[in-house]
Parts: sequence; structure tokens; C-alpha cells
Amino acid sequence: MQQLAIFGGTFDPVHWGHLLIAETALHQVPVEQIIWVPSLNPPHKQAVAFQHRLEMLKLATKDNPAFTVSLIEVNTPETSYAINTLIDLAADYPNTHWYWIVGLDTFQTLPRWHRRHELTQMCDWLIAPRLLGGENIAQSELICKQVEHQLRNQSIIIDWQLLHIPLVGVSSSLIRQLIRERQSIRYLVAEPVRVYIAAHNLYAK
Ligand SMILES: Nc1ncnc2c1ncn2[C@@H]1O[C@H](COP(=O)(O)OP(=O)(O)OP(=O)(O)O)[C@@H](O)[C@H]1O
Ligand SMILES: O=C(O)c1ccc[n+]([C@@H]2O[C@H](COP(=O)([O-])O)[C@@H](O)[C@H]2O)c1
Repeated sequence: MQQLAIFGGTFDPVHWGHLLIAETALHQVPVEQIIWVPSLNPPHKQAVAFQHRLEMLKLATKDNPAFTVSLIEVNTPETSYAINTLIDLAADYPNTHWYWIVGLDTFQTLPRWHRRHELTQMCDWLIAPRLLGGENIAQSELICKQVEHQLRNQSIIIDWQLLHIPLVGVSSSLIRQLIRERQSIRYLVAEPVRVYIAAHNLYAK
């Protein structure tokens, strides 16, 4: 049975934090591919046009043969729920053991995800620690255990592990903010992504 990991996100834009997370997953668990899934219509966010986010994702990931960008959510004209994405991907990749990669902030929302009882049984969870308010990696583990407990109260048992990455303060919102303030984003995103953003004048006021 092959092992694959899904990394879903808005990627508005993709940054070095995302790339570090995917690379770490690739080496920490025996997955052959990371399937990056840009959300067409994220349930909870406004974002620039899908085409721009997709192009930037392709530019950032093209050098790594173990990274694939999936257009699976393009077939979902309504809200992109994770359960639909996983069902559709499982049809394309039968006989697969699945992992789902999330940052700690996103993982905290899992107890409210659409059809979570089914989704949580279909994959294991790889969680990237993230600075949410001054905590350290040990506290990230505690937060994960709290989420696990909340899910158990809903009769949901999940299989999860923390990814061994250093805490990375970079976020897409930080990058958008820096651009609005006309500051440099060099070294926060892959260089072809920085060039693309400048060429298309993205995120400026
Ligand atoms: N620096 C980071 N550390 C850990 N996880 C991260 C980091 N950046 C993004 N993620 C995770 O990657 C996934 C996709 O993130 P997304 O594309 O929304 O980027 P973001 O930086 O969180 O965006 P925004 O700042 O607009 O909320 C989410 O699960 C998010 O938690
Ligand atoms: O399915 C859901 O109910 C759901 C609710 C919130 C987030 N998600 C997924 O979480 C991933 C990260 O989302 P985002 O927009 O925070 O980058 C992305 O793959 C979303 O589809 C999924």
C-alpha cells in the first residue's frame, strides 16, 4: 500500500513555512508524495484569484519531484471541505494510506470540521507546531492533546503526531501585510514567487 500526504491550504501566497512543513513530513513519515491542495473557495477566508495562488504554488514546488500540486478542489464549485477532497483523491489514488498535514491553528478547528467523524477515520494527522501566542513546542503538544480530548468527547479517536520543525513565525498574512507596507518579502517566499507577486502587483493596496 502506498502512503501519501495531503497538504491543503489557501496558500495566499505559499511561503517558506509551508515548504519546510512539507519537506519535514516527507522525511518524518514514510510518504512517497506530498499532494498540495490549494482551496478553490476556502470555507473561512477571502483570497486572491485561484489561478494566481495555483501559479505561485507550482513555482514554489516545481524543484521537488516528491511534491505534486492537485487541482482536485477545482471540481468543487461550492465550499472546499476536506472530506470531499479526501474522498475525491482516494478515488484517484486507490489502495493508499493517507496523512493530512495541518498547522496547529488549523488543527484546533478540527472539532468543528464538516463530516469530521468520517474524515478523521480516513487519515492520520501530521501537525506543524505554530506560534499562536508565545508558546513553545512542548505547549504545542499540550494543545494537540486538548484537541484530541475535545474530539474524544465527540466519540472521535484520531491518530496524530507533531512534525519536528522549528517554530516558524512566517504566515501568508504577514507577507500580504509587508507588501501593503511596501516592505521586502525577499527570503520569506521562494524567489520565483516573489517575482510573480511583483509582476502581477498582488496584495498591494
Ligand atoms: N508558519 C507556519 N507554521 C505552522 N503551520 C503553518 C505555518 N504557515 C501555515 N501553516 C499551516 O499551513 C496550512 C495552510 O496555511 P495557509 O495557506 O492558510 O497559510 P497561513 O500562513 O496560515 O495563511 P494566513 O496568514 O492567511 O492565515 C494551515 O494548516 C496552516 O496552519
Ligand atoms: O472541511 C472543513 O470543514 C475545513 C474547515 C477548515 C479548514 N479546512 C481545511 O484546512 C486546510 C487549511 O485551510 P486554510 O484555509 O486555513 O489554509 C484546507 O485544506 C481546508 O480545506 C477544512
